[in-house]
Amino acid sequence: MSRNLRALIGPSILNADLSKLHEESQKLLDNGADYLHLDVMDGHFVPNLTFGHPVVKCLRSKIKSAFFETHMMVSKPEQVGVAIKPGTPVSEVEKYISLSDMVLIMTVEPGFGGQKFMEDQMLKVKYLRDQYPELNIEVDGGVGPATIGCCANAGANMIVSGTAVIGAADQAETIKLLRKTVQEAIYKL
Ligand SMILES: O=C(CO)[C@H](O)[C@H](O)COP(=O)(O)O
Repeated sequence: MSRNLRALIGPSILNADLSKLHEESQKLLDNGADYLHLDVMDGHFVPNLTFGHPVVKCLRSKIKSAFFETHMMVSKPEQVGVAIKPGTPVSEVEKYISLSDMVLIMTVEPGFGGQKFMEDQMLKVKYLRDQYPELNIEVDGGVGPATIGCCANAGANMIVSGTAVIGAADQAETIKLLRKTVQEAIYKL
């Protein structure tokens, strides 16, 4: 069992009714969300983000993530994650792992919710989990009860889920199911 990994479920509020952001966010937290995922920028809007070690270092020193501050490692509030789109090889993100607290493997093309989960992206997750047993690995896109098993077995421990959680008849049960599936997989790592 991995000693430090936690199963964390972060509903994407991109899929919520944004005119009621406060209520929707509170409802998700009340229903057991560990954190809320907010897309600040997507590939559609920032197709060529220039990226490199200086950027990661700068983010690490300047950005405070509201999520991490309030919901995760309170003793270490400043956290930086690196995300890659489906077409980007995992080697691109690996360069930044020593400077990052989390890696996000996008499982759809960034832009909007409700897209089909790309199972082939699990190869990246599996590779990273094998190489970095304690790394926070997040997946985002098309993740719900039907696809959580793939994500969990590949080694993802942070789960962003939009449509499947926001639109669920029972949000609390859905969040619980996602977390349980991930927790059981982490236990076997
Ligand atoms: O980053 C995203 C898309 O760019 C979002 O997090 C998206 O809202 C996920 O939604 P779904 O679970 O419906 O795929």
